[in-house]
Amino acid sequence: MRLPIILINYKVYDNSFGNKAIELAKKIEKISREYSVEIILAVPATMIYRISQEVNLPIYAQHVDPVPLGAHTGAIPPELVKDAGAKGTLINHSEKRIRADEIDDILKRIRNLGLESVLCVDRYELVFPFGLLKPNAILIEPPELIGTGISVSKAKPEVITKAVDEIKKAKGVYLIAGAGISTGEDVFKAIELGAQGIGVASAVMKAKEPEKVVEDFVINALKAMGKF
Ligand SMILES: O=C[C@H](O)COP(=O)(O)O
Repeated sequence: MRLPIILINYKVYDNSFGNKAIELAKKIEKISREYSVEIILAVPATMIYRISQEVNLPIYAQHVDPVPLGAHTGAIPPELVKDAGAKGTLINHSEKRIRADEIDDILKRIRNLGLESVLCVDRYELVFPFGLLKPNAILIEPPELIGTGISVSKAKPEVITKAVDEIKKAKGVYLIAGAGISTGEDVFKAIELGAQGIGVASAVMKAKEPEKVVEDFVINALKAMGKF
């Protein structure tokens, strides 16, 4: 992973699949090249193969099922997303929780497959204990702000600063902040508060011109890190 971490979660909007999803990925790839910034796309499982064939960006799954290979109809365990072309996966997103006792095992399995992991938490108290499980990064998102357009950076800056204090104790795990991030200023603030990147969905996926939003976010992330 390279800093700043910009993670765009496609979720399942009407442009998250099919050709629209690929067109968007290509526009984002252009920005990634232009600014030499890594942009992670967490895409629906059905799109991992197609998008990873079309663009040179780290493609993540949005979730993997913590079940072993075998008789589990409909399940998508980590081996399958790797085979489809994923470089990593989100785990335990607020919209797709897994049980706390499954997290350690699934992270080990993801790591053994050579995949990256971004583990989501909803409060700073979980950052240190989950950080000890050594995901590549923790994404902290107060669930009540997700999709609201009211950013964690502005509405709950203390969530970021406390999470930053906690992640330092875990050592070697990045901290990303998300929920409601809508403007370049939100991105700048999140990084200024100590996050090493941002996670975003609706501000990009619902935008008329998503590439402009992504470019603005990238510029602000670079500025906040003193790289622009
Ligand atoms: O994974 C990303 C988040 O859930 C953020 O969603 P949002 O940007 O729509 O608030």
